[in-house]
Amino acid sequence: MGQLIDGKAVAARVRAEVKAEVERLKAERGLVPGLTVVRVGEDPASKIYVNGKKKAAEEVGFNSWEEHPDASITEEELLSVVEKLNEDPAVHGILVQLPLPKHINAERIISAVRPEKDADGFHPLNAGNLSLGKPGPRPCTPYGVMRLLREVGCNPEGKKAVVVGRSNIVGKPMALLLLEANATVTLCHSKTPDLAAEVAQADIVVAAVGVAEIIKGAWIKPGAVVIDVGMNRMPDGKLKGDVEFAAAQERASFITPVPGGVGPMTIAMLMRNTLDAAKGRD
Ligand SMILES: NC(=O)C1=CN([C@@H]2O[C@H](COP(=O)(O)OP(=O)(O)OC[C@H]3O[C@@H](n4cnc5c(N)ncnc54)[C@H](OP(=O)(O)O)[C@@H]3O)[C@@H](O)[C@H]2O)C=CC1
Ligand SMILES: Nc1nc(=O)c2c([nH]1)NC[C@@H]1CN(c3ccc(C(=O)N[C@@H](CCC(=O)O)C(=O)O)cc3)C=[N+]21
Repeated sequence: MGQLIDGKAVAARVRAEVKAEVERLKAERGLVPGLTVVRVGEDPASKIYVNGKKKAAEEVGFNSWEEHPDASITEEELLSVVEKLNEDPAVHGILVQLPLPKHINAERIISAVRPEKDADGFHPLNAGNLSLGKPGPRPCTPYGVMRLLREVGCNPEGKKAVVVGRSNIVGKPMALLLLEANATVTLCHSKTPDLAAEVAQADIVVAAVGVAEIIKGAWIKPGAVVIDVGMNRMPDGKLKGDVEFAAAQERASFITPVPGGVGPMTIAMLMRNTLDAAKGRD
């Protein structure tokens, strides 16, 4: 039976590392990293995430702010909010919470964030740097997954990794990070004809689809490492992942739970990206 990967515990360790560096930065350079989250309108899921981020930012010793405009804000007005944060020297990291209301072009807003302050790693320049293997902020969720793999002693080099889901914020950057770590990567999506056959080949499976239990336990290759990014809210209010957990655990060597797996890592890596932005990258 596969061992649980305790994302909560690893995330706490990442935050402790960030906190120690923040203290050093304060002592040596009188610098306190600052993070602003922009949350447009009311979205219950976003609120949970933003609150988690605020708590983490406080814990590591950042200055943390929230901009919370009404859902009726225009695109131009939101652009000027971003512009103001771009110009604010106390703000080292900016995160514009997605999804944005439909009348706002999210791509335009993401592109307006100064790349050096892009705490999410979503700016086209940073996405380009990732694909070129150049340094820069990495999208927090896949970045957190890489850290989890390292924590359980799973080196992707030479392994076959299957990523299910190709979004710009999770699946695609996940595939690139695994490739950078020398895995042989297959990226699956809704047009993949035989998902079961692909998953069955994988030493590392990362599920980022958004469909509860779409990845069946019986597909998992014995001994595989299974990472479940999916967060699906059930009618009873409980969260479920994209993996059929109990059956997959029977076959996996390591597996992440939902909740308590990847989610807390996303927030921890956001702290890491903001700290690195404050330190200044070269
Ligand atoms: N834990 C965390 O920190 C985070 C969790 N999430 C969760 O991860 C999940 C994915 O999020 P996100 O990437 O934003 O989602 P998107 O909806 O943007 O992307 C979903 C992807 O899954 C693919 N897909 C959909 N149906 C199938 C199918 N039947 N078979 C194979 N592939 C399929 C889509 O394919 P196609 O491209 O062809 O449409 C798409 O590439 C969600 O549950 C989300 O809540 C997201 C961010 C952070
Ligand atoms: N610009 C932007 N950046 C993001 O990184 C971003 C975003 N927008 N929009 C939404 C998604 C989703 N996301 C989550 C992160 C952590 C948890 C998390 O901490 N989850 C807990 C459970 C929380 C609960 O119980 O509901 C866990 O998995 O243990 C959830 C969701 C970040 N996202």
